[in-house]
Amino acid sequence: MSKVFSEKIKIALIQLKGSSADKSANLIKAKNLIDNAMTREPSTKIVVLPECFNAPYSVTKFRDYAEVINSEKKSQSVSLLSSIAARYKITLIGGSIPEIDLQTDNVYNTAIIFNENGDLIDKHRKVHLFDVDIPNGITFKESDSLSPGDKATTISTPYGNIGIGICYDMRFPELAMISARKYNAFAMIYPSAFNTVTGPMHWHLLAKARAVDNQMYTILCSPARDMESNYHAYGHSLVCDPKGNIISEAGEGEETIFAELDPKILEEFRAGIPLDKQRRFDVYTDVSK
Ligand SMILES: NC(=O)CCC(=O)C(=O)O
Repeated sequence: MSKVFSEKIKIALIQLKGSSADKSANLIKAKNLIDNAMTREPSTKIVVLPECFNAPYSVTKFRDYAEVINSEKKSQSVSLLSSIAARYKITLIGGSIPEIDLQTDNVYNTAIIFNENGDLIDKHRKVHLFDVDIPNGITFKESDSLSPGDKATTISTPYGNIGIGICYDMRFPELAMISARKYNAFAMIYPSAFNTVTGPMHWHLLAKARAVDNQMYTILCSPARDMESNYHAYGHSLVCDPKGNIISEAGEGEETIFAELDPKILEEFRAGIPLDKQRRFDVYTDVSK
């Protein structure tokens, strides 16, 4: 079983308005906002960017912006985020970016994750594609241009394990359960981009549900709302503690929020309500197996 952190750790969520057509400008904006965050709170250990932070969130655009992601030959985005992570010695959950696999020609919505040396330690390809059709609400079909990932992702950090999902992935409790139960993750981080239709309905509810189900921190990082873009992100990036309390939340505009993750809360709550010892695998299947 992996260790869980022993001291409070500070996390920063960068809610940036970055979905312009100019990828370089989006990347520079992300860099400047991380620089600002690290100047304001230099003890920050984990920084999170939103879903599709370097490109417009649009099924007709993903392929145009897609980069090859690997640690040997660094793409524009990987290169920049790697240098930021190394400079500040942080774990950087570099939001998600469109990725192309040149062997299959498939395009993915992929989260890229760096350690404090700037190494690309893992990537998570969005497993559940956002295909919805809500009458008088929103129609969106990521599968028109994206392929789904095929694995659950849990990363190892100096503070313990963290599960990673992307946005719509949070509606499927299994990924969080696998990270929490199989890998003892203390947090689930979802770079996200809910919208003004589904955000008010389910954003807070889903954060609380994943946190309480698994007795872990749930962290959602959204882009800022931009009413001039085609997709109106909900905003409201937040950190939910294992008890289901929202301990930090942004508004709708461009904003960086901070929170402290406290190991005591995790331990006390898991000890007080010992779900871990009370599961009934004689009645249902253990998803962590
Ligand atoms: N980018 C997304 O996956 C959006 C998910 C969403 O809005 C939802 O309601 O789920």
